[in-house]
Amino acid sequence: MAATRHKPLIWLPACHRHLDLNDPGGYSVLADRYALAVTALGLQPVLFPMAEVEDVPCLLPLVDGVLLTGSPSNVEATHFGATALSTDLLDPRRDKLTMRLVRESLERAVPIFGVCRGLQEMNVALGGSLHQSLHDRPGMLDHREPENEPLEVQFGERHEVLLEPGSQFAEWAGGPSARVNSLHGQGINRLGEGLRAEAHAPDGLVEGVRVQGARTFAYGVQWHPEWQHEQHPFYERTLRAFADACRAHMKQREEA
Ligand SMILES: N[C@@H](CCC(=O)NCCCC(=O)O)C(=O)O
Repeated sequence: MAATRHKPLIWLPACHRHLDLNDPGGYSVLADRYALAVTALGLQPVLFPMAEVEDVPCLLPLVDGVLLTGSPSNVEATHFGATALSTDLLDPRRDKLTMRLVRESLERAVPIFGVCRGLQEMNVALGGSLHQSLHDRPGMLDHREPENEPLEVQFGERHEVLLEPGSQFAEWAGGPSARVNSLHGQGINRLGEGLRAEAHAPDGLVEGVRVQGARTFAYGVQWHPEWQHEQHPFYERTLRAFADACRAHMKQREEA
């Protein structure tokens, strides 16, 4: 008898980190915050540790959605034709994997949602570029979290985003603007091909994008909707829309 799957599987690419533990080789990590949000939506998070670019065509057909999480590491500037800063914490394995994963998810109409670094990866994978240090740019807000404060403060609402009228973002927010958290130093400079900017910070930074012409859910946000999403209707509605698209994808696969 064939086994029945009850939950859509969501691929969350791991981050490679050198943790303060005894193995100098490092660790593949996923913050529980993302895995818990995915689970609360009735989806099953899956990790493919050490997955390489070449594995994407085999692994992607096994899942119903891709969630590109945030990470303290920066997208390496060489991916958008610039030089990495000497202060950059990097994750070349994840960069390499997600560049392909973004393009292939869109080609295969697998729902994709980019959060923070994930939004930046979507932008770079589609040929866009990033500002490397927003806080050093005149006229820009400091979008970084207050590092030495408790997590509640770091993830607290920090600024408004202005939402394009008629966009899904405006619908999820129930109005033309919303307040969001902010924990990043990089940010979108040149917009990637096919991306439409639908949410902006007060300093003009692109904070929410939709992939135009995508055949499924394909959005990225610079803020963190996974943080206490149950208490934040805008975050919750955004995540639920992603989950609905993943469920629709699973249904299609089962019927195929
Ligand atoms: N390093 C990049 C991306 C920032 C980012 O994703 N922050 C999230 C940190 C918390 C987490 O791990 O989820 C930048 O600074 O722009």
